[in-house]
Amino acid sequence: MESAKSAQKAWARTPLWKRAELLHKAAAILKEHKAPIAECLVKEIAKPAKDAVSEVVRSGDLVSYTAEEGVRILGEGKFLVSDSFPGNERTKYCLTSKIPLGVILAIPPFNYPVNLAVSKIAPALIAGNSLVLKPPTQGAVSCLHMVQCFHLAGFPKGLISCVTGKGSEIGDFLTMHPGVNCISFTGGDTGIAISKKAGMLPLQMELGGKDACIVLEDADLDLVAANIIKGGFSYSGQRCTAIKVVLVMESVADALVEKVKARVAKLRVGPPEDDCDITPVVTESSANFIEGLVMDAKEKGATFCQEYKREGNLIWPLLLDNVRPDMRIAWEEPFGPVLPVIRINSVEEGIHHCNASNFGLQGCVFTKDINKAVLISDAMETGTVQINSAPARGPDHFPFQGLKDSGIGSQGITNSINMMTKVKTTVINLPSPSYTMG
Ligand SMILES: NC(=O)C1=CN([C@@H]2O[C@H](COP(=O)(O)OP(=O)(O)OC[C@H]3O[C@@H](n4cnc5c(N)ncnc54)[C@H](OP(=O)(O)O)[C@@H]3O)[C@@H](O)[C@H]2O)C=CC1
Ligand SMILES: O=C(O)[C@H](O)COP(=O)(O)O
Repeated sequence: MESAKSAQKAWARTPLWKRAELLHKAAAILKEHKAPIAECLVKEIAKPAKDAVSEVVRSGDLVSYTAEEGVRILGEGKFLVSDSFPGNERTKYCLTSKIPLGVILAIPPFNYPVNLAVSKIAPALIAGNSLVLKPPTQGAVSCLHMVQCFHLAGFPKGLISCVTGKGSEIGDFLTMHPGVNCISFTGGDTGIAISKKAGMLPLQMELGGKDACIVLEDADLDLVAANIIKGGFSYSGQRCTAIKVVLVMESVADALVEKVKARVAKLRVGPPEDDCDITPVVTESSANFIEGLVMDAKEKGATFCQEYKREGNLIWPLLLDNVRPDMRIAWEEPFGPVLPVIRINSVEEGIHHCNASNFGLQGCVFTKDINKAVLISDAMETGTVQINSAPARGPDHFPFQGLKDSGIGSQGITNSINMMTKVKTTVINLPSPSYTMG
């Protein structure tokens, strides 16, 4: 914490173009090291091999984009004159600029240990902050490799520290440390507890989701089925933006379920090294939790479209039809390859289910009627609604935010840079009014 504090003072005096130059260098090194870092992701968190490489490449691109965006938005300030406010002459010139917050504590989750770490590191650095990164325990080795790329790029010593350790053991020390000036956290309910303990700090919280997929009668069902597979089952459903409940109009439900079933049958289940679609979930306790949701749905009469199968942490993809609101899986996020389908008789019923959730991350709606889609988007209480595509955070420069228990603040490159700065004002007071004559 102390080295982060002193390194930040020097870093804030480093010209913006130079900070950007170093970030571009780090981005290039990160991409050069994509193979060993991706290998760590495969081994540590069972991310399918191709997705692991994409995560690293996407992260390099994110760092470069942040450098460019930072140069633009941090290079500009505001100039205000006093006579625009009633009762004032033009005697005051107000200059505003964006200044760093200080030490940023960055805590990413296991599912994108590299990408969700750099989405905090790069904006923090371009804005002149220093970083203490607490990587997820599963994903820590990948994070350390990634941080090494920043060190190889030549960032000053102490500016980026990676502190490994279990969140349950070192979390409180870090989040309640007086040297921290901002916390950027992505993860589960832990974020809610951190928000309560953190005190008067700027917080960026990206938490869980129960993203709903509303399917109307006129939707292109092949498109919907393809998106349900991608949105519900990629990385075995371990994405905050995964489709976590399908709300389909009864009249097209049979047809949609058949189409999704056919595609589920084609998913390859097995080790991440073989680039299988469905790989073991991250921990045994996670697998047990998922199983608990499945058993609850079974007891309460859900229709199993496939046989439930589990070997250790590997859970076969499962579509549960005829799920009802009294089942846990209707509301809780499995963070695994199990997807509930609720049949609805009106659009309002779908919107009601979506809005009754304590989460409000993303959602999606499938229809050919763009006017209806916009009305539904406006009615859904979520940070983002995707029309005719599955929920997704990317591209990484898009704003990304959750309502209700899904978060505080907004991410995305531009929003993160702004969030990791504060406004500083200098007012020049003139002895007598001065009007620019042109
Ligand atoms: N909205 C979003 O963008 C995203 C949300 N999520 C959500 O995250 C959850 C799954 O991810 P998961 O990694 O298990 O989430 P967790 O909340 O368990 O962990 C997230 C991070 O917090 C750390 N942590 C744990 N306890 C503490 C503590 N007391 N103080 C400080 N840090 C702590 C973890 O470290 P350690 O690993 O050592 O426990 C990890 O680095 C799901 O609910 C999912 O929806 C996930 C990704 C993105
Ligand atoms: O952590 C997550 O799950 C992400 O923020 C989702 O990112 P993605 O939509 O790009 O997979």
